[in-house]
Amino acid sequence: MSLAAISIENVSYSYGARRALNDLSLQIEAGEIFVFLGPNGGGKTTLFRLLSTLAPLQAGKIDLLGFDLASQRDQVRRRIGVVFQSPSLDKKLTVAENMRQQSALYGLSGAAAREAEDRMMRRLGVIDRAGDLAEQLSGGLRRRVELAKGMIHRPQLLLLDEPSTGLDPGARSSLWEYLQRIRTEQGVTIVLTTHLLEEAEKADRIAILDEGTLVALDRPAALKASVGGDSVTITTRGDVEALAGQLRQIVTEEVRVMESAVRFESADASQLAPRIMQSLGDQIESITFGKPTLEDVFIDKTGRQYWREEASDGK
Ligand SMILES: Nc1ncnc2c1ncn2[C@@H]1O[C@H](COP(=O)(O)OP(=O)(O)OP(=O)(O)O)[C@@H](O)[C@H]1O
Repeated sequence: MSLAAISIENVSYSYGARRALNDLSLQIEAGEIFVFLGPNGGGKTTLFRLLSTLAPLQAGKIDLLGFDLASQRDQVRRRIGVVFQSPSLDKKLTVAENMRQQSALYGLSGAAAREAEDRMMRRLGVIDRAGDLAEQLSGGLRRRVELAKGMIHRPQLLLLDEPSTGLDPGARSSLWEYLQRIRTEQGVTIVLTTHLLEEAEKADRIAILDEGTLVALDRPAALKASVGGDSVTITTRGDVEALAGQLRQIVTEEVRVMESAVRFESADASQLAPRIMQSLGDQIESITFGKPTLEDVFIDKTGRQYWREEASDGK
């Protein structure tokens, strides 16, 4: 058995004529917290459905924990925990009853069941709410109970689809604390999907998916370092294309027109600023310098803005 917790080789997936995943290959190491990041439609949910054995493989090969996903589905299912995007708690049951349902599903009963339920409720910090109805909990606490449920059979691999959806920033950061605790205390490999850039920052490694294609794969810091230099964003009340044209006369870097701004990356942005202001000051509404972010990485790899018209959550 290799060290990789997940090995994905040349995986493609289509819905009729629509290609959702395009020849994806990558490996996720045991013990990693790994994030699949991408804008809506990137292919994250499709990949999640494949990894969690909900959708059959159409092309390519996936090994999970050393088992072949296509031919050893039952072995895989016993060893993974899955937390879906849509809430999975029975709101009319207490936290403890929800846990009991889950342990029964995995064939646990008696003292062994109680021990497993208590252990996970304690680990996820919800033991003091065991007697409360699920509907009485905040969104963040419910998500933690879902995590506790997903871990009850001691999986080696935990898959989470957009776990932060609907959580406020405080609950998000506490969720991450618990994920890190589970990884450290139980050595679990954690794989999650998100469209939130600031959430992906917390991962050990990130795979960026855009329109079903892997456009980048590395540690967050390495991805940002790959952009090179500072990013400069200039907005104008006038014509953004005209501004870009004039800017290209001044800088040698590649100037990109985003929806309502002009952007480029430069190793010596601070030197360029006075020249830009001198030549184009009357057209500039704002000029922003920043260290590269994951958003810059996405723009760099795809030439497109990360947040498009439906952009909302987390921004
Ligand atoms: N059941 C389906 N039938 C047809 N096309 C689908 C179906 N599910 C997804 N798609 C298409 O496949 C592509 C990838 O979708 P997917 O849901 O995997 O992306 P995603 O990154 O999870 O996006 P989102 O965050 O919006 O769910 C999109 O173009 C989407 O429209």
